[in-house]
Amino acid sequence: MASSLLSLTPFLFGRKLKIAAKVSQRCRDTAASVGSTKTSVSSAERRSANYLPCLYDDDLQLLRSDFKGDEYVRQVEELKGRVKMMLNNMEGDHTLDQLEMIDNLLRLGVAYYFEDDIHNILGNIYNNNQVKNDNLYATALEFRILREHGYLSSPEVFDSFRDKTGKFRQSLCNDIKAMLSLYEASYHCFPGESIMEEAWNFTSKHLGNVKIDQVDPFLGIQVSQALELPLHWRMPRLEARWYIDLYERRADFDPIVLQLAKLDFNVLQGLHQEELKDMSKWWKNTGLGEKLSFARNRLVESFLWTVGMASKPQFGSCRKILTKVVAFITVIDDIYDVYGTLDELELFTDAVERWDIKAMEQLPDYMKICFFALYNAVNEMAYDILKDQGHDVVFNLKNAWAELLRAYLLEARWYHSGYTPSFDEYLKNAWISVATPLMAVHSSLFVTNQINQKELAFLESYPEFLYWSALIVRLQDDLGTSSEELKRGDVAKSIQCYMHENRVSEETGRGHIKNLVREAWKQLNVEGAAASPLSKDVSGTLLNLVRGSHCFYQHGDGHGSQNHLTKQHAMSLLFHPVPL
Ligand SMILES: CC(C)=CCC/C(C)=C/COP(=O)(O)OP(=O)(O)O
Ligand SMILES: [Mg+2]
Repeated sequence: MASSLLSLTPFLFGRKLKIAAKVSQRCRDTAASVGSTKTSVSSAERRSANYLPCLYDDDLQLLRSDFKGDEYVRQVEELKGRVKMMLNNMEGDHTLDQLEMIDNLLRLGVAYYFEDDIHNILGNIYNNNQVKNDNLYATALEFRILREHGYLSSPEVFDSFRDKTGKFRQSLCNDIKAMLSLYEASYHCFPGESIMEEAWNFTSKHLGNVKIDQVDPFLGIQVSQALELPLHWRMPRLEARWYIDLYERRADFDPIVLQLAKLDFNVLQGLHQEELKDMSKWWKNTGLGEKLSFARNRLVESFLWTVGMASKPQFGSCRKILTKVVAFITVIDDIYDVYGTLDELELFTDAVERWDIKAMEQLPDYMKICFFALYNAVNEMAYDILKDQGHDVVFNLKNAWAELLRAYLLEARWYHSGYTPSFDEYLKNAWISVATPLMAVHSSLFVTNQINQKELAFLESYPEFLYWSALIVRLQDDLGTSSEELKRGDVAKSIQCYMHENRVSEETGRGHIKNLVREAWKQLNVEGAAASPLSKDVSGTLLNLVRGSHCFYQHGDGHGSQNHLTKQHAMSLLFHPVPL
């Protein structure tokens, strides 16, 4: 594993090309042709993915949150004050109580109000090493929360729970609460930490055998959820909505904390709804949904990604910018993957590289409208930064788009020549074609209203943190979407490239990709803990994008196909308030 992982680093690619013998069977379909094209391709020659239309169009402008106005802001402020007092004034030997409270605040989505208090408390715990080391549950909870906040707690804290051979003691298996705590902690592993790897093997095996209906329901639900997706990989906003319901069912829930979590969720949802309505108007005005009817029309899903990435109130303009970016990515990806001819794709890539409105003349009509919309949107973003901050970022934005389109174009060339790349060759391109670097540049520019030139230059140098984030998004996307893509004859993705190169079954291929995701997370954990020019806001946004990819692609293509799970998530995060 170590050597195959090493070969995945961005700097060590470059295996020789292998040309696949056969052009794969392509599904050709009659798609509605959009306007005339200079290359006069008949509609019968174009492909279609037969995407379903948008699910939400009619409802959006009707959204009205009941949780608006000063009265709710006042109530949230009052509750915040009371929770802050509780957090800071715990009596007696209170380390575990404080850790549990911090855990609850994090999971309920309201920890952002108490960041300074939490850091003070954790700093104190880290320096004084206060948890008693005969309690595995508490030790693992402390380890996890410290690592989540950048404190380098050592796996040696688990030594006293292991026998002479280094194995975790079998007697621990009966303590499900402790096992769950250790399991969640094990996802904060750095590469080479064999104790944490052992912890993961030990707890996943034993938690997998737990008869969920025979344990305390509060614990049983958490075990099932954790085995499906560990806490560290879950999208925080989704976790907050889920945990509010669960927390309320606890015998010892705190009514003030619960009230704050519910009210804050609903107030923030009201804000998100206004942004969504604005974005929906913007999208309708571009006309792209209608004009490019072959492409995915996924404005709500695009917005949902951004709520997953940055849900806090102060990130509203960043959410709007990123929504535009994801909506464009979705349409342009379909032009490259499905609808466009290779000649047209070369022209579109060239037009974006030149960033010249004259370059539009060479494009077929359906591309003209897309290019013009992109050109205007990107220039408007750059204009706002020039106006407000005096920095010219047109080149940075255009360059990030051109990089993405060059990666799309290479995939299209492979597709049109029937070429299956080697696994490494595929990944070398695919971590860029999954658009995470593009999203990262936009996050850096728009997460605050003050450009951080050092951070931007760092991201543009494609650091490891960005690479590992993008790699996971790519692998999750492939795990979720490639079955559908394969059916319609799209270009080979990571699973197929691996199967092709190693002559293995799809099951083995998928298993390999899932292992890589775990290994890449270890790298991401260590990169996240290292000193870096990335601000916490930007690295947090990127980590949440990775978490979003787990959520969107866990059970198939949650972005493209009208997956009922994504609809459920959209309903619970964007449309339905939490009952008070
Ligand atoms: C980075 C973010 C937020 C991406 C949003 C999701 C998206 C537009 C994926 C591209 O679709 P795809 O599954 O068809 O991608 P590809 O064709 O590259 O596999
Ligand atoms: Mg695609």
